[in-house]
Amino acid sequence: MKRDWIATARTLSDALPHLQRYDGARVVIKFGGHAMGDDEALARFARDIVLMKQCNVHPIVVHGGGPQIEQLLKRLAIQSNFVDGLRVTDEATVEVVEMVLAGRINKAIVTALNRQGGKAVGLSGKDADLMICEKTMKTTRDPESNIEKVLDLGFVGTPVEVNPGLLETFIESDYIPVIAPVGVGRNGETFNVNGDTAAGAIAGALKAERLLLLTDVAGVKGADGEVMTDITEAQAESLIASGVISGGMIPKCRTALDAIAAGVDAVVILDGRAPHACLLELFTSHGAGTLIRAS
Ligand SMILES: Nc1ncnc2c1ncn2[C@@H]1O[C@H](COP(=O)(O)OP(=O)(O)O)[C@@H](O)[C@H]1O
Ligand SMILES: CC(=O)N[C@@H](CCC(=O)OP(=O)(O)O)C(=O)O
Repeated sequence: MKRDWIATARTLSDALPHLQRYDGARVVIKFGGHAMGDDEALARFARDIVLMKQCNVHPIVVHGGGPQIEQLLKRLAIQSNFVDGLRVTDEATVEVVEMVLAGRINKAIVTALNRQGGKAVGLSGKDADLMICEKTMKTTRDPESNIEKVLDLGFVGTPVEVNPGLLETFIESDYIPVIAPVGVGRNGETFNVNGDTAAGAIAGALKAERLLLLTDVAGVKGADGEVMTDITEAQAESLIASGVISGGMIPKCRTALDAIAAGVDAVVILDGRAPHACLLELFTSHGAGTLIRAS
């Protein structure tokens, strides 16, 4: 523990200009299910988030929990399928999703933050109508007949209105909001929202200075397999078009581009399992991961 602090202090000795730059800034942090790791990794993440708040940088945590939802669905013998990275969510599944995300995971993160001296408050998109959603519509074109079909993903939601008033209250106080990506429909339905999408929508509504998407790779890799430190919107589009960015990295980059269009200064995709990933990104000159900014 002592060694850990000495290393952090050395890093932080270079941090003053960065601390000044982010003084009072809003930083939305998406903590993915794969990035969460074990209890020790969660405690390390929590320590860094609390330190950030103590430095007057305002963290807003939006979490995922895909692997943890998967575990409980398996135990309950409920089958689950994905379309374009989104979980097809029937009535039984959405009940489990809300239980896992707004229950177990949300409270585990809140508890970890509070054990490190923070004042964390757990919310979902239902609280104070934070994230109002509509059913996500996906279409696919049959290659033979060229007819467009609508795919029914069930209770998968797209945020259409974010009401950040409650978050503003927390941001201006000592509280750290921790948000589960569960949205509410205009008729009170429960919607399952992809964690990256939820984080992007919230960051956009808050006009956050930074959106940090924590995942299980060091950043966005280019055609040569090396992590790129910096890409523009145009480069991200071209890497998606050429297939270099694929799978789960596509919705992450799309979220980044949408968030920038909504007014977020820049988005960083980085490895949430790496020690002090968030602090290194914000408070050092070399940063961490891949920074995506407007072209
Ligand atoms: N160009 C790329 N650079 C980095 N990762 C990529 C790239 N293309 C595809 N990926 C994949 O995207 C994954 C991250 O997406 P995902 O598994 O959905 O993350 P999370 O569960 O953290 O939301 C990486 O583990 C990697 O396998
Ligand atoms: C619609 C949809 O797919 N929702 C996600 C919500 C959790 C999530 O996004 O978790 P990660 O960030 O850990 O992947 C799901 O059901 O898995």
